[in-house]
Amino acid sequence: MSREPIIRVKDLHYSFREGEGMKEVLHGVSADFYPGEIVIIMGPSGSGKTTFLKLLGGLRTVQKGSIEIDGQLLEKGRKKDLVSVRRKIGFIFQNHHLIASLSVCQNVMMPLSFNPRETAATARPQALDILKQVGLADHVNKKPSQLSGGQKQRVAIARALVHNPRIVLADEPTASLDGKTGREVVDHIQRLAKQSGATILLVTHDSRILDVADRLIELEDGVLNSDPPIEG
Ligand SMILES: Nc1ncnc2c1ncn2[C@@H]1O[C@H](COP(=O)(O)OP(=O)(O)OP(=O)(O)O)[C@@H](O)[C@H]1O
Repeated sequence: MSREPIIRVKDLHYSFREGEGMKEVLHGVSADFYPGEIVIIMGPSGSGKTTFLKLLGGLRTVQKGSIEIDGQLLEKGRKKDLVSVRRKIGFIFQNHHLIASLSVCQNVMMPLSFNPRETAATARPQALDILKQVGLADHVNKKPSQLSGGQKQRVAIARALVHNPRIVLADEPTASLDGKTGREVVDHIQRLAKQSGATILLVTHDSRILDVADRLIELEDGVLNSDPPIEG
């Protein structure tokens, strides 16, 4: 594993407006994440895990401290940089955000459509290939509403990984799934990410999937505690 971090976070603070004032939820988080590693971020509800992932993905603006992704600083007001950083990232969220009016295959083609070098003719075979890898070859023309929860989550994984992102940010990807389906979903994320060498940051409360992690970190009250021991 390369020792040059792909994500560097330094003294990151973040506050939400609350009534007349501000409530700080991240109190100076610093961490480095390396190419190819799977890191699980745990922590009590409300400790700031989702806020942290959204900041890393450029979905919230850095207020204080810094985030550097692949050598590029995420800064306020630099929209062009944000767009290029987001292209390096795949997002997997708990409620998958699939587009209901599009087919499974069209949903997975979406991230490729932002690349001017891709056309429908080049994107479709890539989408079909990754859908096959997550076991959905027979469902490519269906609408998301025709799929089970686990199948929808596998579509979300395929969509997050189809453009070979350097980084995958996954927020509770197994939360709405039963134990067996959750396990399968995580195994897919792990296998596809290891094939491509992507860095995975995965927020979860699900203790059954901790073994996929190369490293566990804990956010507690907006502060990061690194590397608690893996139990069991
Ligand atoms: N849009 C918002 N406006 C105001 N406060 C918010 C907003 N989003 C989150 N918060 C607050 O920030 C804190 C951190 O929230 P966050 O969702 O990051 O926590 P979390 O660790 O992901 O929680 P959970 O495990 O329950 O998903 C919480 O106190 C939450 O109420």
